[in-house]
Amino acid sequence: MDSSLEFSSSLGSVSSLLTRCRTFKVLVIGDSGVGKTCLTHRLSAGEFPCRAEATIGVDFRERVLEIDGEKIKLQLWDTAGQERFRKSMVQHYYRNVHAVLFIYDVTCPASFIGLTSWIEECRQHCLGQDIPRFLVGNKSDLRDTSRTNSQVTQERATGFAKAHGMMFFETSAKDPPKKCTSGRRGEGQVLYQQDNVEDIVTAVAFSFQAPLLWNQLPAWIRETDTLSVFKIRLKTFLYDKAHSQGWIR
Ligand SMILES: Nc1nc2c(ncn2[C@@H]2O[C@H](COP(=O)(O)OP(=O)(O)OP(=O)(O)O)[C@@H](O)[C@H]2O)c(=O)[nH]1
Repeated sequence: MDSSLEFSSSLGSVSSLLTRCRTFKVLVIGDSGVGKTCLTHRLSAGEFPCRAEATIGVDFRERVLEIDGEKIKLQLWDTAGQERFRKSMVQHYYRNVHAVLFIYDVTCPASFIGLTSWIEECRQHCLGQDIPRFLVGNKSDLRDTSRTNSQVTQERATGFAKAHGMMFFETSAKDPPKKCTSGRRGEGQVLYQQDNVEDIVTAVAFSFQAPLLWNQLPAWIRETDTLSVFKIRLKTFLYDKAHSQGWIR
């Protein structure tokens, strides 16, 4: 009797371990109209909404995914970009945040310049580089390679991301992503990478797998431009570390 009780209670703890789901708050900020609502729809439901209205205060969307057998829930806080719709909520946005997505519109340089004030707002609420931060250039489906002056180039965004310790993605909440698109500029070819929206989800969830490690990672890993390179470098680093500690031979 006792042993069966013991057995069932240990089964219970095993099943609770199996169903354990950690929740992480992901703050999504950026100027009004850059596509935060559409992007969070794509990140959570996988679909681009047919209508998007200005967010008032905040909207919540969730995405549950499984990484290495563990369930992780991303709670996406789609915040209002317009000052008049944010005022009363700002304090709530910044409480217990696990990661921040800074969004700008690649066709709107003003929204890129505006990032500085979003970073400053984070700083004022004590959110620094110790929290995983991601820079996302949205609306890449509208990128016109013949009009680079009126758009935010990937080189510029990459430099900004590196300077602020962020991982950088360029994507489109609207179009099925194309991995690599080319356009002509003068004689040469300009290549730019368009990330998959799913890459962003994976990177955010991945950063929670080793929350302490994120800050301890050397710059050559954290400041990698693309997710695939980031993953390869991270694995190499972890393998070397485990090897040097004698955990693996
Ligand atoms: N072409 C294109 N349009 C987009 C994309 N993402 C959003 N939009 C459009 O941009 C407009 C603004 O999108 P929202 O998602 O409401 O922008 P927001 O940042 O949430 O705006 P606020 O709620 O005011 O802060 C809408 O008309 C969307 O349809 C995209 O990737 N490509």
